[in-house]
Amino acid sequence: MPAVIEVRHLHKRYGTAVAVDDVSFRVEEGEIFGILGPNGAGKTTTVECVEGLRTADRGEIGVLGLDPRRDRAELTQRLGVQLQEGQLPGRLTVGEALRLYASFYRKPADPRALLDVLGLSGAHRTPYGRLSGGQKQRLSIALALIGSPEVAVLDELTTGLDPQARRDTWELIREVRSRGVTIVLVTHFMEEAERLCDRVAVIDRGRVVAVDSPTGLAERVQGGRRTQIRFRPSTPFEDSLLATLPDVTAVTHQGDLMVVTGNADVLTAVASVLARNGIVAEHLRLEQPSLEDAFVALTGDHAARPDTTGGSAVNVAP
Ligand SMILES: Nc1ncnc2c1ncn2[C@@H]1O[C@H](COP(=O)(O)OP(=O)(O)OP(=O)(O)O)[C@@H](O)[C@H]1O
Repeated sequence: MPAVIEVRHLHKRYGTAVAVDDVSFRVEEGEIFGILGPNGAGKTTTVECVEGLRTADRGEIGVLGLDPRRDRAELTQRLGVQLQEGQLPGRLTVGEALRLYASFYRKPADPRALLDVLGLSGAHRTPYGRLSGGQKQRLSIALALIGSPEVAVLDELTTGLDPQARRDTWELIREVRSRGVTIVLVTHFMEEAERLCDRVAVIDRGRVVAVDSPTGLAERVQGGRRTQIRFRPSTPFEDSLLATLPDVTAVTHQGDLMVVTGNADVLTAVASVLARNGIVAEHLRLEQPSLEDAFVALTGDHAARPDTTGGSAVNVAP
């Protein structure tokens, strides 16, 4: 099946500054595809070329089988793009904005239904200039979806939103995807990429350094060996009981804590041995490689790290 978006060897410079050096990726139908990278990595330039807003210096781009520059009129009907803040007049109301945008499309969605889904019904008559940050963000998503697009490109989807509004927006995007829309998400937020995206392209200094699922990226970077369990055994036992398990690569001690390192299945293996020997793992904590670890390994120290929220440790038992 042809990809919904195919980008091959994209190159774009502004004057002498290279913004996009060599970017290639494919986005498959129905996926949420993330583009993650530090400031200035070339993410926005890349998606603007995909949207047909900029002309690449070199490379090929196909979106739904169309050429974004040559077939721009047709593509506009089928690709939804999120507006950046400040692109609407302050006095235009939410309802007016949606009706105006609906008039641009052959098969617009029902504005009222869309407002309902986005929790904006109450703000129908509110002028854009008086909306809260979260409401503006939701309106920009509504405008990206009003043309019933097959693909939506969302750039900085949740920037400026509080944690609850961010979570609500993620839920909304999952819902949009479940209706068959393919989504490209440009993001700074590691957690957003980790929770929402099926696959992520990590872009650094104008190049794609990796494309994989968030878990795949984390495991690839860590060689799949860095899952760690820490616990205090209810009774002492020989390290060899666990060290000989095929899923375990190391057993060490930190004070009265036992630290067992292994592959992704290490927890199951260790838990069953402990259970068979009547040992209880107290204060059990599981740490798995995260997308943040992968990001740091892939981009090195030069990159300003995208924002992270919280660590990767998961408490699995009291
Ligand atoms: N219109 C422009 N003229 C000149 N240089 C530009 C222009 N737009 C972007 N750049 C430069 O190109 C590089 C890539 O920018 P781009 O906005 O694509 O990166 P980004 O990954 O989206 O960054 P951010 O996350 O900060 O938005 C940066 O160095 C930026 O300063």
